[in-house]
Amino acid sequence: MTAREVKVVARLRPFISSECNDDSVEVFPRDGTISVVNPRSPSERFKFTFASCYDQTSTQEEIFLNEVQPLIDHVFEGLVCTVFAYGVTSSGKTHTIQGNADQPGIIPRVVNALLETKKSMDQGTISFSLSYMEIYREEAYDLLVPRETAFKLPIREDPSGKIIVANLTEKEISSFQEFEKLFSIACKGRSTGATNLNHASSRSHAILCLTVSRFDPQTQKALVGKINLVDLAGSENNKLTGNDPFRMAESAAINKSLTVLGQVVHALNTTASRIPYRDSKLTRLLQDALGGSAIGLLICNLAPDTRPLPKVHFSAHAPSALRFKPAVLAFRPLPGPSRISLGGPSNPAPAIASLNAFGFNGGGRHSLRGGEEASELDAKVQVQQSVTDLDEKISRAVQQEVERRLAEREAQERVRLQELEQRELERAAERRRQEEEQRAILMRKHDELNRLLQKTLRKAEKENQKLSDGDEDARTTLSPKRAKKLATAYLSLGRECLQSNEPDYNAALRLWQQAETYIPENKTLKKRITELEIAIREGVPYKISKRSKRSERLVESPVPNSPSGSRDHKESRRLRLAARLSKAKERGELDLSLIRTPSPKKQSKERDVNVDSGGEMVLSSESNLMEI
Ligand SMILES: Nc1ncnc2c1ncn2[C@@H]1O[C@H](COP(=O)(O)OP(=O)(O)OP(=O)(O)O)[C@@H](O)[C@H]1O
Repeated sequence: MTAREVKVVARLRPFISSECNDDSVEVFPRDGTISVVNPRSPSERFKFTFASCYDQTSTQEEIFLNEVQPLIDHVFEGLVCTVFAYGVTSSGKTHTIQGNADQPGIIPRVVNALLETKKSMDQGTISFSLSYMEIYREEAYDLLVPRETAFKLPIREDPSGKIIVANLTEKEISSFQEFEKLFSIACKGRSTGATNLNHASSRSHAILCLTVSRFDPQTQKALVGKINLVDLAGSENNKLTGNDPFRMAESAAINKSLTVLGQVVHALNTTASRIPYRDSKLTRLLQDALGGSAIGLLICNLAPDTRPLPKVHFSAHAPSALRFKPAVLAFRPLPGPSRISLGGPSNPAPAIASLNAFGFNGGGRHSLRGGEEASELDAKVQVQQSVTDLDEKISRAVQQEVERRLAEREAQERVRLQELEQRELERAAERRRQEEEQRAILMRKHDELNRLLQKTLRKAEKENQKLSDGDEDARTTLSPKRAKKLATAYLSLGRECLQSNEPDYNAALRLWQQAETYIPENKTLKKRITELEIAIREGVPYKISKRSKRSERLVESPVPNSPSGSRDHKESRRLRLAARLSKAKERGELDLSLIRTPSPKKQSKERDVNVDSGGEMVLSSESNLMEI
């Protein structure tokens, strides 16, 4: 086999129930040809030539030993080998690549062969790893992670220009049991994922990659070989796609990737100057496995009947079916070539479609055997050409329809988004309008309160003035309630002056000084006034603290030392203390010096209780601070 060539072989699967047993497809393994009835003219037949052909009696073992086993040595030499299973749905791709418990296919046989080969070589220098992914609608998904976390994997180009799937899981395997466990879970996930994601396993390409890393002690070189085993999506005729745009898009993606694969294989086998790897994700990803020193094998699976099987789309193999029997995998001598027996007429269109995809022209003119000419030319090339043309036309029409519907959907989506945006703008405008309204109401209330405050203040001032005219100490004779009201009003106005957009420190200072005349002993106010004076003098900003709840409470507390402030409370306290004092005196326990000069420690606690010169108890005003 020369490098770059992709070997193409054909395998016809046996009839299965519900198919008519006919001779519409005939296989001639000796001369490597397949003869197919022209669906439009049953008396005519097309002939195709392959590197090898396998009839309905062929076994899994035969396919493996003849076609795949020779690749194993190349993998250990550090080469990349790829086996593709191609064909319409139900043509036997999965059977060939994967197989089942009784008839294990290429995948378990390759794993077994790798492990067997390792046993015969230096143990410590070889390791195997496995990755398994699915390409669905031109997107890659990891099959070795749970389906819930199997998101689209980014496909990137590394600095050397090689296409890689980022974050693809790669697991080491050292025994067949380990592989079987991983593979079984992956297949189960693929089948569940197929149902959940509404796509069938037969509508995606599954690529299992086994990497062999080896250190060759003789050459002192590390070798990395690979074998990709690919179960391609079914190459259905577009006519079966129906009217569902999703299915049409899916079908278009499959068609595109398979057409490009066909073109790549054809270009490689005719040593064309341009190989269209970049035209699909599948061929881009497998670029290093097609061409160059890589070795490719394409198994064209053929169904003997034209009518599609009544197969449920989402029927990936059940995991239980993937318990490969070790005995079945054991190497056995290859049986001799078998004879073919087909019978009964049928429509062979799927078989022809499969063969056409790889550049076959009736009579094997473009044989994939390195340009070898077929011995026999089929007279009905024209008919086949028209089938090909028809398929191409349908494919183009489907593509156009898909594009039209996607564009339509996009346009609808754009309109929907515009409407949403418009609604959002309207909502925002309404919110702004309501906020404005609310602000206007608050401003009105604020102005109203301000007016009331000013009015109260003016009235109080007048009253105060009247009192002052008659008596210099009139202010101190104000009722505590009135004094508190006035002080609060001045404080609020002062605060307003400080908090306005253009703070007026001098006005605020004047107002606070006014307030002080009503609460002369309020230390906090004194402190604030001093701070404000410093700020004015130094020309620095003055930051006013927020009024705390406690301060509000304090503002509401009785004004200190006012003649009538909380008289009842003071009186009852005085009486209680006098009673306690006289009792203590009676008992001879009273030490008046303790009361008059409390210890420094206790001073702060007891400072609000004093005894006047007449032995009377009075409350100090110091604790009743009004906060500003
Ligand atoms: N060589 C064969 N011998 C016996 N049975 C076969 C053979 N090839 C295929 N079959 C059977 O035919 C049926 C369809 O095969 P299979 O599922 O492998 O087709 P497929 O091409 O992979 O389909 P899909 O594209 O839907 O995945 C299965 O029941 C399978 O067991």
